[in-house]
Amino acid sequence: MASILTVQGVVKQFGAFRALDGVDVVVERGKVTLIIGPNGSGKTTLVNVITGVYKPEAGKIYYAKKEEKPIDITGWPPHKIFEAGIVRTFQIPQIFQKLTVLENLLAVARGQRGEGVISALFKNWVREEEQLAKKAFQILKAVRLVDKWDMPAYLLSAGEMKLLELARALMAGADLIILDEPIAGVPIDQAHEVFKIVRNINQQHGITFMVIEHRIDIAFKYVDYVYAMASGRVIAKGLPDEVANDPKVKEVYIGG
Ligand SMILES: Nc1ncnc2c1ncn2[C@@H]1O[C@H](COP(=O)(O)OP(=O)(O)OP(=O)(O)O)[C@@H](O)[C@H]1O
Repeated sequence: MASILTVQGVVKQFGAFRALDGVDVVVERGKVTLIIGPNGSGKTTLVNVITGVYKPEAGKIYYAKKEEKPIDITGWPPHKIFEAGIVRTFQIPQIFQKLTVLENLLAVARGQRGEGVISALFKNWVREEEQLAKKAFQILKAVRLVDKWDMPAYLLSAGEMKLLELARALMAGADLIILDEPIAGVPIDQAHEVFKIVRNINQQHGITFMVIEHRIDIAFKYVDYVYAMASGRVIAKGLPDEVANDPKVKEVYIGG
């Protein structure tokens, strides 16, 4: 199986403090890869380095779009990484609260095609708009939000807001979606629902996922591979069962 993302020896410092201290992670195409680790272990910093928010002091990041050869994206600016197909979601959903669910999706698509006053004058604008709406409805079906298409986003539940963020990533044409704590603050039933939807989208649409999550009791049931981090390093990797039983992982989670 080919990798879609390869993080090699990445170091990220904040002053003298090493938040990432030589991190190696491989995300396989078509899989769901989970990154776990206690607070402050460097998970979000890793996402920020991958998505271009921070430049690493050392190491490389390679990304292989679709079936293309891997390219070095180290230090690329965030918009270029987004355009290349790596799209992230946030711990606190970054959605437009006052817009409806559908408008939230259309806003992503419009932003992408660089709409301006001029483009609105073209004849094919209406047709294009219809196609975008069709695509948006298909995505809303996939994330099970289609019944709420005209609801303002602020009325959604915590789990639904996470799903709307996921829908926006799909609307943006993501190839690799990075979910930062997709079930933080989500009640248990909905949390399972979020992961089931992620799994469906992964299997039916071939989207690759890298997921950061603390609630490992739930997340482990739905992922293919796990990396465990502590103090800016990868301390274990493997299948969910292997990582769950790794003594180093037990040590950092429950003190042995
Ligand atoms: N911009 C920054 N400036 C200084 N230190 C930072 C910065 N961002 C993160 N850190 C530090 O780097 C370390 C790793 O933080 P990070 O947010 O990546 O951890 P995390 O594993 O995502 O934690 P959590 O699970 O709580 O989100 C922490 O000690 C944090 O305080």
